[in-house]
Amino acid sequence: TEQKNRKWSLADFEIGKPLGKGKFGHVYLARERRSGFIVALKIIYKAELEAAKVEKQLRREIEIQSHLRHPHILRLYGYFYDEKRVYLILEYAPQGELYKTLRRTGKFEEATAARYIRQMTLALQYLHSRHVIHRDIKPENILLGLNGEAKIADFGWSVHAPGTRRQTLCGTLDYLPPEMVEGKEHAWWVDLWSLGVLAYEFVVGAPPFEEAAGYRATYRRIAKVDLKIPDTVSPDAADLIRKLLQHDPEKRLPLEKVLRHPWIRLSINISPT
Ligand SMILES: Clc1cnc2c(Nc3ccc(N4CCOCC4)cc3)nc(-c3cccnc3)cn12
Repeated sequence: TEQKNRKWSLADFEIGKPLGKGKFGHVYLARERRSGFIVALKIIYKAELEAAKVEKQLRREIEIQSHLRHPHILRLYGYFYDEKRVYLILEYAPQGELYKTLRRTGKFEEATAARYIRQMTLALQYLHSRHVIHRDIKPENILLGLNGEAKIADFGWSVHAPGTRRQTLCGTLDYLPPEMVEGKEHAWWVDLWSLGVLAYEFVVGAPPFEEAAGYRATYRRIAKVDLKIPDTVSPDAADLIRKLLQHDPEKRLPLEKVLRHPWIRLSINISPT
């Protein structure tokens, strides 16, 4: 039942096992006492938010994600807070983090990878139709639903288009497109670039511009689009990756064309494992 406007509190929930530790807090399995509805409760310490100066980002994340309804986007049902913590009431993703599956198997079979890319493309189409840019599409931000379907989570970096980044970039550069590492104005096409990086990482097992040498070396490889696709990757997959990892944003394959690409069409026939 849509109780979206009601005032939630911790007393409404029975806290279950910890699901994992996110950037700013822990996620627990929880059951809403009245309905028995299972959710994931993300508990974030305000002190940590203030220290990292990301309160505004969290407010935006809540504002954006709470209004989104899509099978490949993790639902945010509501939130509440007490003097020390903020609590996000999120959809429970029963098969956990896609990132862990990827690291365990090394890389995905191409049909599996294509199915996930198709699901992420559908989610991005929905976001862009709502003028939302995610800006942080990577395996760590994808969770797996009941039938192993991919769901974008963590809207911490999403903005209403067009955006310019005010927060300094932290964490991996690997997924950022040239215009973002160059701090230029960017729009929805940054997600097209990240979709290409995601496709590459799914079929190869590592991101395309990763540099052991570190930050500056990665930056240079991104800016030059220094892309080497191993010949273990099928021609169809390589073709889609090349069409997304274009330095010039206008040359990146639009989402509509991604859905019609031969590599993606391949994935429609294969039923989910
Ligand atoms: Cl938000 C949100 C909604 N659902 C989840 C979830 N679900 C989930 C399901 C199942 C398993 N297990 C499946 C059997 O093997 C053991 C793990 C883990 C997490 N995990 C996280 C999370 C966050 C950070 C680190 N690690 C996991 C956040 N979530």
